[in-house]
Amino acid sequence: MRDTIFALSSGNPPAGVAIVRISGSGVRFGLETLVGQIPPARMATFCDIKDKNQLRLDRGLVLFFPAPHSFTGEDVAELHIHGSRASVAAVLMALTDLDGFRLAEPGEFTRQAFENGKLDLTEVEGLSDLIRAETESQRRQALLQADGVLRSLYEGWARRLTHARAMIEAELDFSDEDDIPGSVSDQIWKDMGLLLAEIRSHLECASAAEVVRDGYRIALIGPPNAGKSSLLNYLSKRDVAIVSDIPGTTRDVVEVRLDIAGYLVVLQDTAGLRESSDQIEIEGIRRSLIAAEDADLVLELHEFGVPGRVVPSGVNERIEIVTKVDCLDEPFTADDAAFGISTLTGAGIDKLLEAISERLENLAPSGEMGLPTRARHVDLLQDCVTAIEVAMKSAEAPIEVRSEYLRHAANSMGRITGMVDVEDLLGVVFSEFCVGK
Ligand SMILES: Nc1nc2c(ncn2[C@@H]2O[C@H](COP(=O)(O)OP(=O)(O)OP(=O)(O)O)[C@@H](O)[C@H]2O)c(=O)[nH]1
Ligand SMILES: [K+]
Ligand SMILES: [Mg+2]
Repeated sequence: MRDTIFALSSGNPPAGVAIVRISGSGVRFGLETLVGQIPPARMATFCDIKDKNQLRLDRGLVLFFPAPHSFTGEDVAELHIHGSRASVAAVLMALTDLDGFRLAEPGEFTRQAFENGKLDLTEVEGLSDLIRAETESQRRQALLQADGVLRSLYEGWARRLTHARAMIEAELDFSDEDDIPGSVSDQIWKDMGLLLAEIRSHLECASAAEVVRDGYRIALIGPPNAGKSSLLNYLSKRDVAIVSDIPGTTRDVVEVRLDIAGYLVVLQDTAGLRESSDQIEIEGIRRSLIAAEDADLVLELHEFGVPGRVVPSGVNERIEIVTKVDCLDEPFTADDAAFGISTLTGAGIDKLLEAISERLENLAPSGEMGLPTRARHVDLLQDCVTAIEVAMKSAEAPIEVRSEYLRHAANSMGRITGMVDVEDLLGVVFSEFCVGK
């Protein structure tokens, strides 16, 4: 018999309420022992919670979700207790004392749900992203995926591939008879052509989805004393990086995570670019250049009249910014550069943030579309595209061979949702979870 698992599923104590979740075939026994009854299904019931020696530990709401109508698909119970360290520890200890009960591994409840067919792998990943979501765009994207938007898209595509193979094989079986019209075959390859176009346009959105999930990288680049660290501190509203009037203050890349317009932005402050003979500064500058290359957007900062050293080619987008405009005798005008800012007075920073927000909002297609959010999805979709392309191009090949390519394509699709052969992937997918989920 499998172990019955339990864990604190709510956040770290102390808190107003803590939720201890239990899942597995021992749940009824556990409830009888700890609360002296099995509460009616899905009805919050106020109970005393006792250990197996009838010592009262706490009182709280108890919920029972009989299998299979539960998150994991097993019998599940939730104990809503007081959220103190001591209450939680006492209840967890009482559960440990029950035969066949043990603390859940990270992600183990979700793994039971996957194994019982409650969730597919993309929904599992969506749930993991939802639990970690820091910004509105991450929450929206993760919720769509947890709700099964990608699952139904990929399952629909897999069904079309399977249908095409079934038609091809039917044609094969009846190939000596005259009554199989050639148009069936035409129809199949026409649909495969449409499918290919759909998967390709879905893949085009992958980088937008990745930016939403992992953050939009902005690097602050420019000569020493341009005011890069001052801008980082201003935008993060914290004293993160050292600011001084000594050129060459920043050596390491300093990174902060910001929420701009509901998007996660990873903002990087870097060492000022200049010729140097100092080994540490040279290394810092090397890191600045790497940050510039890896960034989605580079902010090129320089004081008025000081040329901003040009960022190396290969950088996607850049915005030139004149800093310390409070020091100018004449008011800064748009003719001088697109943006003029002062971290002393705050001038121009709203306008800069607006420009960044606009770029972020243009990233992702609007609407309730599911996007491929992980390299795993992209790799398998690309395998699928290649297999369909080969099947379509091999018009001269025996029909069995073409059908085999389509089987390969359907297989790749099935690996995304976890319908086929994914034992090797499970460790990776579930390792993202915390205990209690
Ligand atoms: N008046 C004025 N001074 C500023 C402004 N921004 C930065 N400074 C000053 O300029 C000097 C350099 O600022 P930093 O933020 O350290 O410049 P940096 O680009 O990070 O310099 P390095 O790390 O050495 O490359 C400091 O003395 C800041 O106080 C501004 O908007 N107005
Ligand atoms: K400085
Ligand atoms: Mg600095």
